[in-house]
Amino acid sequence: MVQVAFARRGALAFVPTRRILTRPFTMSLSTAAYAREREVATEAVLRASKLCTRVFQNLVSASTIEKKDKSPVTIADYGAQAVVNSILHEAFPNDPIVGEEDSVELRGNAATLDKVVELANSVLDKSLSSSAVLEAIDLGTYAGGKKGRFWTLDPIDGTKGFLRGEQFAVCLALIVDGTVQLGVMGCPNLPVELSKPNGERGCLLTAVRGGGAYQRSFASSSTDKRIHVNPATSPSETQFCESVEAGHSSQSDAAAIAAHVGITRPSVRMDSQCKYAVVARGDAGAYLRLPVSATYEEKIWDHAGGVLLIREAGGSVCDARGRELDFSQGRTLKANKGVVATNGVLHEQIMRAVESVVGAKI
Ligand SMILES: Nc1ncnc2c1ncn2[C@@H]1O[C@H](COP(=O)(O)O)[C@@H](OP(=O)(O)O)[C@H]1O
Ligand SMILES: [Mg+2]
Ligand SMILES: [Mg+2]
Ligand SMILES: [Mg+2]
Repeated sequence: MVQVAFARRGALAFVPTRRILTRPFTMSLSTAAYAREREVATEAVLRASKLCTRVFQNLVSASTIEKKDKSPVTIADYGAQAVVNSILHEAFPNDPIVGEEDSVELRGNAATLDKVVELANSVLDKSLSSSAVLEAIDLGTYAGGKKGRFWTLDPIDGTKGFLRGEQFAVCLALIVDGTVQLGVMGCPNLPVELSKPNGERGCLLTAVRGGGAYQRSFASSSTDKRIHVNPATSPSETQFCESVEAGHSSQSDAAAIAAHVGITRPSVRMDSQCKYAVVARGDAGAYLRLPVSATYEEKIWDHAGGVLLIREAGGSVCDARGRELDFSQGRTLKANKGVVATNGVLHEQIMRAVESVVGAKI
């Protein structure tokens, strides 16, 4: 910190006033503030991403079991949660974790548990016992809330996309006193450039509050590149992205909103928080998540990292009523309905259309 502050003071003496407010100064300060967290989270997300890819290649058809809420959960969801929680717990033993999965169903299924243990150990530098894996998974039962610091983890966001061999993401974020400070997302199937679907795949996206948003490819020699939202000033220059699953977001309302603002290109349909990534790096102008059910509460692990990515890439995010997303309400975003994430420039225009299409029903 001393070095950063000194470098900043030194730089200030030589730059014209207009440049004092440019981003690199804030970037180095904030990045330094969460440097260790970022390093550990990156390591955890990359190891969990490797585990997921391994599962898909070898085991996916044989190993899906059904949770009580009927959503598919695979050995990869459990394995990834065990790996990330175990790495986080070793580095930050006092930090609680809000994770999507728990071990309840796994405890009654010895054959599946054996596979999860073997998988977790295949990407860790240590060998966890079955009970240590169950304990690691259950480190994710924290309730969240307004005060203090905690992590939130979605070991596989977009499990349905994962099972289809499409997009999914390992999503980890750090929340301090209700504010998202760090987001790290591993997207093993996401093309590094969306315009080159047959090119290199596997992206790591990182954002630190006040420090910008970055992407690098999974290739070990890759370095972080700063990403920015699309500069489009007219909706017709861009397109929306939305969930593949019509049960997770209203595709008919999104089509009506697109027509309202004059978007003619079809929406990009993609599973998981990869949607936040493609808006943050400028591939789409906005991500719409429009409530289908009156009672569904969005989960904090489905949004925390993605929201920070959008803001740090220069975009704007709110819920479908125009409210700030509130990550201090516990495990869900119970004070919010839906999500609208845009490139910022188009935010007001898109929100006016959202209000006119869904305002009366949410
Ligand atoms: N009725 C509903 N409305 C909105 N989101 C829902 C939903 N039912 C499940 N989800 C969430 O949608 C997430 C996937 O989002 P998307 O459709 O954008 O890929 C799921 O995450 P998991 O796949 O981690 O369970 C799950 O938390
Ligand atoms: Mg799930
Ligand atoms: Mg999810
Ligand atoms: Mg999940």
